Amino acid sequence: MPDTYRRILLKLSGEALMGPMESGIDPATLNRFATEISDLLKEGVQVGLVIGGGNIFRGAGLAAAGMDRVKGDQMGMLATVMNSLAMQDALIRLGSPCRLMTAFSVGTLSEPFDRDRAIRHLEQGRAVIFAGGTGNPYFTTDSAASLRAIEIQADILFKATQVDGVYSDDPKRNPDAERFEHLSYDEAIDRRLMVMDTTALALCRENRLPLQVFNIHEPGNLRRAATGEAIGTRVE
Ligand SMILES: Nc1ncnc2c1ncn2[C@@H]1O[C@H](COP(=O)(O)OP(=O)(O)OP(=O)(O)O)[C@@H](O)[C@H]1O
Ligand SMILES: O=c1ccn([C@@H]2O[C@H](COP(=O)(O)O)[C@@H](O)[C@H]2O)c(=O)[nH]1
Repeated sequence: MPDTYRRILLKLSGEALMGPMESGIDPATLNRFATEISDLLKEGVQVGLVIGGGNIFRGAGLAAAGMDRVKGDQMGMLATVMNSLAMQDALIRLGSPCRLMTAFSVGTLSEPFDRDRAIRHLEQGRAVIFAGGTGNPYFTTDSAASLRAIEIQADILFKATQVDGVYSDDPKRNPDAERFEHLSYDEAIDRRLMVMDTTALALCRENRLPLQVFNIHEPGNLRRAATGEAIGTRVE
């Protein structure tokens, strides 16, 4: 493996875990993603992970259906813990040590988030999954991913998503949308491209954290990105 990135933060879409299903976690899809992550770890790349919760609950969706927004967001944050437990299990079964750290206490299920301990785990070759988002409502796991990436001094934030990168419009709704190969943070924010929320992008911009957005459903893409291939869209 070329010595491109020493430490990465991978934000994995919760929805991507559904695979062909309507919701929840597809075991084959989970296992494929875990295998790609495990292969990177075995090659010496330090991997921090944040997993979304959109395959289970999103606070905004629950609020639209009449629920209190804060309670809905709390359910969303718990959904990220469930996805993270599934990924931790899949990684451990593949022989890759993995620690789960949460932004709030879930008793004996995880370690409380501690930046210094997280870095120590990464240096020992363990994957670290940062679950529970930021621990606060009205945020998303994109913001949590930017925040944790900055805290652990990751070289880059990878947003592994459902589409090939950042487009001029939502490619799932607009077939004429065009993909950008390169964008500045300002362009991504000003054009409201919706691939990451503004808070997350602003954090990346203020801390000069490069971001690469690519399709996780394409096998091998994680390794390609980790070896510096220009796949998807780079925002910096
Ligand atoms: N300009 C755009 N460029 C690319 N994708 C866009 C754009 N606008 C909207 N999208 C949509 O953003 C979605 C991002 O998906 P993803 O599942 O990664 O979202 P998420 O909210 O970060 O994760 P989760 O599924 O965990 O909630 C894509 O499915 C895509 O259809
Ligand atoms: O810091 C955070 C992170 C997440 N949430 C809630 O969880 C869901 C799932 O996260 P996604 O990023 O949408 O996958 C999110 O919709 C929020 O409801 C949160 O409140 N705070």
